[in-house]
Amino acid sequence: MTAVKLDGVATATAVKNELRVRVDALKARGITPGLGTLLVGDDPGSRSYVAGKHRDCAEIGIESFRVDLPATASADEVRDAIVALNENPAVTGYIIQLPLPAGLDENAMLELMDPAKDADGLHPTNLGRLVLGVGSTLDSPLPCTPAGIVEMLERYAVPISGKHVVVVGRGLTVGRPIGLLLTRKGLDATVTLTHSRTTQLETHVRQADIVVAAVGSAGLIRPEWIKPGAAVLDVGITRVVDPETGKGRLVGDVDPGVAEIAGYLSPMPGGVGPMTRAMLLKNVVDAAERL
Ligand SMILES: Nc1nc2c(c(=O)[nH]1)N[C@@H](CN(C=O)c1ccc(C(=O)N[C@@H](CCC(=O)O)C(=O)O)cc1)CN2
Repeated sequence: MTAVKLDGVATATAVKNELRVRVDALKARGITPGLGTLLVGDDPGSRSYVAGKHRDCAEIGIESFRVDLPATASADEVRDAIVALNENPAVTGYIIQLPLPAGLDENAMLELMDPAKDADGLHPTNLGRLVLGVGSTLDSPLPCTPAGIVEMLERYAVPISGKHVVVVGRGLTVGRPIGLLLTRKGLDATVTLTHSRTTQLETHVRQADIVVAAVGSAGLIRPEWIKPGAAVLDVGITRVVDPETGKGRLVGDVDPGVAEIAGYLSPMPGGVGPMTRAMLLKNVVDAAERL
């Protein structure tokens, strides 16, 4: 691999070490940050991400509270769980693990959250602040994956200002918010947002100084599409089953050959995923510091 590896595990560890100090200072003031998670259904990926979030909290001294509902939960039952999290004083911030099972309206559920307790930055008020450019990690939370991407690029001193970022994927947690973040004053990137109906995707990606691939289409981003020296961040996750062994494994959106062309590569696994988890902890600590 010629590209410099953007190591999400090591960077997340550094972030967590810094947060542990802030958690201790909060506790000395009598404030214990507490993260709540609401998981509906039994999607194995979501279960594993939620379990990881509780492990991360324990690692740095944040309390955590788990609410699990069956996939058959009605909209009223989910609504009641959200109201209870809003009202629980020990829960200083919480998340609704996405996606919700089909039939539940994600946007309606996100809107029921107390925006001051939204640890994911996905409540319409907090997304609105991101649009207005007034939201920051100090006054309102940022969505965790975009924040993690920026944090990692900055810590590796990858230039962002004036650079052309091509985002592939328009989902709520990554593709839509990341352009708003990267085009802010101070970061000053130029962002092209592409998606599954974009024609000539390759032509866009070829122009990118930074590529953020967040589609969930295994190996979509080909080595020959990459401008030599570009930074490539693989956010997509697809589970594939090896036909010979029958074993499942996770693959990203970026073909492994990209490592020979790119200047920087954030791999999947081990790149943006661990940073997403670290930024959730940061949002929880930021919110507790605002209490
Ligand atoms: N409410 C939210 N829901 C979802 C979010 C989110 O930010 N908020 N993002 C994703 C899932 N997610 C966190 O919730 C998440 C995904 C992947 C990883 C991760 O560490 N991935 C590993 C690889 C996967 C594995 O080993 O199992 C990696 O990249 O190294 C963390 C968090 C959608 N839902």
